[in-house]
Amino acid sequence: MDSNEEIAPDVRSILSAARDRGGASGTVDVTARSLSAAFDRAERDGRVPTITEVKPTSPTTAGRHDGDPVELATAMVEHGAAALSVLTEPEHFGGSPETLCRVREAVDVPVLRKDFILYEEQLDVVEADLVLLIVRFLEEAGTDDLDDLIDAARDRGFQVLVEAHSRAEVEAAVEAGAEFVGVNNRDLAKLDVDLETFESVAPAVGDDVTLIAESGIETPADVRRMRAAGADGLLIGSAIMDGDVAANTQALTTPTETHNQ
Ligand SMILES: O=C(O)c1ccccc1NCC(=O)[C@H](O)[C@H](O)COP(=O)(O)O
Repeated sequence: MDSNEEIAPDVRSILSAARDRGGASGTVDVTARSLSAAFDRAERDGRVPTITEVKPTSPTTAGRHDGDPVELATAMVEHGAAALSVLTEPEHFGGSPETLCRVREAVDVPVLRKDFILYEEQLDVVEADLVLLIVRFLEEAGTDDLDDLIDAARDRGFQVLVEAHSRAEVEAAVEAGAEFVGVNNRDLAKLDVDLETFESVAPAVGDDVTLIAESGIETPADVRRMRAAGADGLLIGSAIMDGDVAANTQALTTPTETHNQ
């Protein structure tokens, strides 16, 4: 996203809530489960390395999924998820740190804390195996710097997934030392989703970075498309949460040629 571009009102509201949310007073010390090892295990088993997201709702979701997050997460892992993403943002995504804790206790795969972290003390709200840092949001005035937050997260034992939406943002992520870079197909200025985003950005990324395609992946054909464009892994929320979570996870993590959609 062009940093001068207007951000969608929903996203402004997400940012404003993130600025108001406090942190924690202590400092967490995490023993993280390795995302690289989880992706390797999935590849060896013939599954597409996929982070599936426990996403109760969002600004672009109609209604709310009321299933028990632990049951949903367990079904995802049993049916092929290499790792999980759990929303902890309460106001716009219906998440909570407590939900993440319960899910992480119930599974043995890495769990990403999906939130909009702007300040170091917000890292200490809950333990997770990875935290998400969004380049665009950390370019906003008054937030902590991406580089400093990466260091602070790693000092606490977290792995870090840095999210970008454009070549310039990917370059910023790589320059800051990101090992895991997520390219979000969702444009936070308009909230449109376009899988071409990943296709246009991926060729600029070196092999030393684990590249994850995020958002808008709905069908086995989309999975194959993102993999063909160079995705080492995928992050999928809505298409897993809508309907039968177990069947959706199975279909999207093992997309055989017979899945022609
Ligand atoms: O999902 C939204 O509506 C949304 C709106 C505003 C900012 C961020 C948003 N989503 C964050 C995400 O990164 C997605 O939850 C994640 O990539 C999964 O996307 P999807 O598979 O399309 O549900």
